[in-house]
Parts: sequence; C-alpha cells; structure tokens
Amino acid sequence: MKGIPPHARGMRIGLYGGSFNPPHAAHVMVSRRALRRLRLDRVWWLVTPGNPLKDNGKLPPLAARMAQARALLADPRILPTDVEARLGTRFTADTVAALQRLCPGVHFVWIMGGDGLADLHRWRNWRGLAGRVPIAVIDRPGTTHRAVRMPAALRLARSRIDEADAPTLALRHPPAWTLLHGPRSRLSSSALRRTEQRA
Ligand SMILES: Nc1ncnc2c1ncn2[C@@H]1O[C@H](COP(=O)(O)OP(=O)(O)OP(=O)(O)O)[C@@H](O)[C@H]1O
Ligand SMILES: O=C(O)c1ccc[n+]([C@@H]2O[C@H](COP(=O)([O-])O)[C@@H](O)[C@H]2O)c1
Repeated sequence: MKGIPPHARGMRIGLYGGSFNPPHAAHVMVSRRALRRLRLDRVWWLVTPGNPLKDNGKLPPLAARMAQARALLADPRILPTDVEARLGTRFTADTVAALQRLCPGVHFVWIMGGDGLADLHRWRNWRGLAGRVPIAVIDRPGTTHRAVRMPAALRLARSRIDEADAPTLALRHPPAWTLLHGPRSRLSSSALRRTEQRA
C-alpha cells in the first residue's frame, strides 16, 4: 500500500502512536530509548487523525502535525507517518492488525508512555491488541505508579517481562510487555500548548 514506509522481512519496527499536538523532545527521547533498548531497526510515528478517546475539536490538521514532526526529527530511523489516515483505521487494534497483514515477517512492537498503560483498558479491543503485538511502556512522571495498578496491567501481569530482557521483546509471542525506565521528562504537548497560548 502507498504510504507505508520502506521495510523488510525480519525488521523490528516500533509503532509509536500519538496526537503529536505538537511533537516534542520527549517523543524523540521515547523513540530513541525504544530503538536502543528494544534493538529496533525503525520507529514509525503513527500520527493519528484523531485519538478516539479525545475531543478532537481543536486538533490541528494531520498535515500540519506531520509537518511539525518532520521538522523535529533528524534521526533517519524515526519516521513520521500518516498511515492510519491512509488505512482508514482509528483504533490501534485495527491499525496494528492491518499493518501486520500488509508487512508479513516484520516484528512490530507497540510503544506508549505510562499514561497509555493507565488508560489501556478503555481502548477498543485492548485485549486483542495485547494478544497480537508486544508492548513497551516508557516510564512517564506522574503516570507509571498508577498505571501498574490499573486494570490492563493487572490483567497482563503474568505477561510482563523484566526490562533486562527488553532486547528480546520484539521477537516474543504476545501477550508480552515491559516497562522501560530511564531519565524521565515532564514535557507534554498540553503544557506546550498552554505556553503558546500565554505568549
Ligand atoms: N514526557 C513523556 N514521557 C513518556 N512518554 C511520553 C511523554 N510525552 C508523551 N509521551 C507518550 O507519547 C505518546 C504520544 O503522546 P501525545 O502525542 O499525546 O503527547 P502528550 O505530551 O502526552 O500530549 P498531551 O499533553 O496533549 O496529552 C503517548 O504514548 C504518551 O504517553
Ligand atoms: O484504540 C483505541 O481505542 C485507542 C484509544 C486511545 C488512544 N489510542 C491511541 O493511543 C495513541 C496515543 O494517543 P494520544 O492522543 O494520547 O497521543 C494514539 O495512537 C491513539 O490512536 C487508541
């Protein structure tokens, strides 16, 4: 399908979904950590046409957020994509299923911050998602302690692997997930939007 970045059988590719409104340095930090710790070949940013759980009334157009992502990213291994708009999918379980169909032999990993894990039980078919792709959760200030006590983490407790084994995550049979610690960032798009409004 047109719009799917170049890839090859056997590659390990992180799928990092987000509103990216706007993209910021912590998004880059998360991507780099995932590349290094999960031994990934690429991270594809899936810039969403609109998070199904958010009010997207004030969300800038996808093309504008894609342009901001392109301007921020300098590492050729990290690629911004509008694949969800091209596929016509909004829910992550559908997006991942479609990409796995279109890219046979690629080892995908879903990447998200601690707030994503805290909310995961509210996502459409989240059990199906966890059953089809390994998941890497990146520690995020103010979210992770709560996240590990929330329904999705509790349900998936037996599938959690030690972060020392993160290099094998992409090759594991799901469900499998890990929590990656490291230097943390308090940056958020909402804080950046507030600063912009005040300026
Ligand atoms: N500082 C951060 N540390 C770890 N993960 C982060 C951080 N900022 C964003 N993420 C993760 O990046 C992904 C995309 O996030 P998103 O584009 O919504 O940015 P955000 O800063 O969380 O935005 P907002 O403040 O509007 O909610 C999510 O999985 C989110 O958890
Ligand atoms: O599939 C779902 O039900 C679902 C619900 C909430 C969020 N998501 C995805 O989670 C990712 C992070 O979204 P955001 O807006 O917090 O950056 C993005 O790819 C969304 O499409 C997915």
